Amino acid sequence: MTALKSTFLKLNRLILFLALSATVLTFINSFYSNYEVQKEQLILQTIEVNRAYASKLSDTTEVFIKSSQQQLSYTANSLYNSMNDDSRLQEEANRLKFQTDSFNSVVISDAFGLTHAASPETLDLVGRTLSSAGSVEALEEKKALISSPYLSTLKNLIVFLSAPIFDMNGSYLGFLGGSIYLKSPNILSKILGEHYYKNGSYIYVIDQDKQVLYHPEKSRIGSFVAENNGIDEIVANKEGGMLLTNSKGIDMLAGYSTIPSTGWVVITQSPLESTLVPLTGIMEKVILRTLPLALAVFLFIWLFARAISKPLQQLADKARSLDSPTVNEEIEKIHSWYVESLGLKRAMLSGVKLIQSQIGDLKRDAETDPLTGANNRRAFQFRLKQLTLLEVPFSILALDIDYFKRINDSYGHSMGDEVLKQQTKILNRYCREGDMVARTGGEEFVLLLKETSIEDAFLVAERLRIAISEETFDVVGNITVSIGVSHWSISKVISAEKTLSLADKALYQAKEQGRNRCIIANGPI
Ligand SMILES: Nc1nc2c(ncn2[C@@H]2O[C@H](COP(=O)(O)OP(=O)(O)OP(=O)(O)O)[C@@H](O)[C@H]2O)c(=O)[nH]1
Repeated sequence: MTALKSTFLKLNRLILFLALSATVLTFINSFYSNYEVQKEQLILQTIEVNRAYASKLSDTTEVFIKSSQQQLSYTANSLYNSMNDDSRLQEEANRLKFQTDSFNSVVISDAFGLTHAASPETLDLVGRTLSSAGSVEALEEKKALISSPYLSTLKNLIVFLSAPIFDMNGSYLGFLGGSIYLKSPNILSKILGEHYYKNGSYIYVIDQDKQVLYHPEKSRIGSFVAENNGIDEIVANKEGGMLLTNSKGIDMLAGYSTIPSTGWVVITQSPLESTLVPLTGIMEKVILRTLPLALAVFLFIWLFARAISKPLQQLADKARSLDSPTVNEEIEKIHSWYVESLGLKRAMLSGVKLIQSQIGDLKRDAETDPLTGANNRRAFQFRLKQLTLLEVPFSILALDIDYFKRINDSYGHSMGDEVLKQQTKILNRYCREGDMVARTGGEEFVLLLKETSIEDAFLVAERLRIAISEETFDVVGNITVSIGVSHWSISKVISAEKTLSLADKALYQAKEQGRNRCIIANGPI
């Protein structure tokens, strides 16, 4: 019983554990999926925003470069007949420098690289032959150029835009050049610096050699980008976005776009960490919205699981009291609402019926004489004990067929059996409710008469003796019986066993006195 109870408790806990773990797992799973989806959305969104930003800035820079080149070309075309007029050249250089704000400095050199005009004039380049990379390239190529970054004659890191000057016959006269000083405030920093925004995001520009042309950290300008796992892909593609780790080892969400005329790449990037900051708030909202549903689901699973276990528990309880006479009805009452428990209930009911009928058969077999169907000695003694314990008075008729041996001898043993059976039927006719007929020996029977006085018992014995003597038995004909009568009540000091032996004694006397008679036992009856 204890073992079953503890098993049931374990089952109950198991159900609770199952309900709880199913809910928690579902909750975690949904939270995790939600987190991952939101994170991916935020990342993709940020990369796209950065890409669009980089594209916009690259367009703006492209427009600026194109217009700067046009200004240089236009002015260069107007200088074909002024190459000997240094003051005119100086005027044009100043105009370009100060009107347009496109360049940090402007120079006009002849076909030999000798500088005729330079603005601002403080540069002190007039009269000097330029030998910087941009000047040399302009003299050699004799066409409109945008140089790679290089160190100028005055040791500035510059990008040099130039336009050739030709005379009417197409002879090369020199070039007009504008420099952008990468490390000083310049038009690039004006365009890009305006868009520098907070939360760790920043913009920078590199050329195809991965040299930094613009960066919010001035010290980085002119350096080459290394240890940046995405930079090769960025340089190779024209436009796009990606997650990369920058040179400081920080994960960045980058959008990039290439400026068509220069091949420079504008990169806008935001730290992954700051991008994901809003995720905490989002996930808090997700938890708050999901939690009530998760609790409801938990409650539902728990109650449902309890409802599943209830009929099992009740059936198990009944299985422990199968000997109860009302167990069948109790099992019938159990609400087995699903197929498996119904099957179990039906199996238990048929099992109980089978056990009960087998118990009934065994009980009958244990208490019945198989030949006559009368009770046997064991049942009779049990009944005696019952009545004495309950203090119910009774009388005993001990009955024996006279000369039964002769019947057997004359008609055979089986005919003797038939006589015993027929006689049992007669005895049963004298039984009332609570009385008992029992076969206590070969041809010895007893009749127990409940709440019957010795006088009444004697009258019954006489009537019985006469009835048997008047009965015609098959083949055998008439027989007689001798009967000894005794009585027990609580007022007597004798036991039930003694009462039986007194009846036997009286029977013996009846035999001795010639048989076919009834005798009341002597003694304290
Ligand atoms: N047919 C049959 N005979 C039985 C059975 N049990 C006992 N007997 C016989 O009953 C007979 C009893 O004989 P006895 O005890 O000598 O007594 P009796 O012949 O009846 O003579 P009295 O009792 O003295 O009148 C025996 O022959 C037993 O074999 C039984 O179950 N069936």
